[in-house]
Amino acid sequence: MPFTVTEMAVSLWKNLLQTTKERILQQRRMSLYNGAHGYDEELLKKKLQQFAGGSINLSKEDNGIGILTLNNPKLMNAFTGTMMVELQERVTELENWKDGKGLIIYGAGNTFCSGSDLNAVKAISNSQDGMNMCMFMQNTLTRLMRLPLISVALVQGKAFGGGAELTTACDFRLMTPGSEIRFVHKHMGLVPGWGGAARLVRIVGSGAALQLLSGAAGVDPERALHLGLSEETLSSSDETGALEEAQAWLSQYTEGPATVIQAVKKVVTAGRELPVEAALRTEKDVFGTVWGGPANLQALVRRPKHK
Ligand SMILES: CCCC(=O)SCCNC(=O)CCNC(=O)[C@H](O)C(C)(C)COP(=O)(O)OP(=O)(O)OC[C@H]1O[C@@H](n2cnc3c(N)ncnc32)[C@H](O)[C@@H]1OP(=O)(O)O
Repeated sequence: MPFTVTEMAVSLWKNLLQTTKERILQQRRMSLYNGAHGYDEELLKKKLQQFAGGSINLSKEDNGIGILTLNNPKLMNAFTGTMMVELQERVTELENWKDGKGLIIYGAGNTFCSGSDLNAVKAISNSQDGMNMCMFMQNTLTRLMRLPLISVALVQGKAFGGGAELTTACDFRLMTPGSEIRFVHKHMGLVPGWGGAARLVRIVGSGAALQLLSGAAGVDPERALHLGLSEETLSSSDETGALEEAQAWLSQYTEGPATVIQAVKKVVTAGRELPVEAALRTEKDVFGTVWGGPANLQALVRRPKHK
């Protein structure tokens, strides 16, 4: 039986959607580093597995908000080797979450994260391991930043070193009273290596980034708000209350169908990262995934007035 015009249009639209989705997914997964950069991921992962402890837990809620917990409270949620590997696994899981809209990252025991586990850092202090760890974390945090989910770092307690860098891989930061973000790298004889400097410059500008990295001073919620590093200071400092507040804050932006919220994040990511022509082309591709899609057709039937 011949196809009707509507069936052909639907089939064309589905094909276009599939191809565009695959291309966008492929772009997102593209690693910054590979063998040509002297990067050997499998070798590094084996090494990281030797530094065990803690975990990275992900709970995917029915409202489309994922909660990622940094769980190593004995060491102020410092990243052990196995936690670095687990973070990469959770990011892969989130890349494949079709119903996802938002993500909150927070630390167990009412503190965010104190950076790399200094015990592991000491054991892999040779330059090859250090460079591999740096490339591994940059790959993972770049993919985290590019997730089609609106992400929030809920900063309670301390976000130090790599923990401060992790907050910059999220779209937004919310801080609880008394919390602190601090790029302590200078005092460790280091600079950020998880992509934190590049992202910080884009968030607060080069002057403020230079001050935060060279001064290595703590940033409290008031200063963070002033710098544009934090979006809001929450009123609760207890874990449950802060998490509820962060969820309520985020849900203002995740209301609506996942396809549309994910499309919004994708066009913003393109605008943030790409030269304008490439960003415009991506915007066109993403537009094609929602134009004539279910949410668009339903809205056309409803003809809502935006008063
Ligand atoms: C490219 C990435 C670069 C990096 O991330 S390098 C790491 C940068 N981070 C740091 O230097 C943080 C060092 N830690 C601190 O300054 C303090 O522990 C911190 C976070 C201010 C918390 O202070 P307090 O609240 O007084 O707690 P505390 O010092 O008694 O810590 C409790 C236990 O946790 C441990 N801990 C904290 N941060 C750690 C880390 N990054 N690696 C390994 N262990 C860490 C700390 O040693 C202590 O353990 P213990 O009770 O002495 O056995």
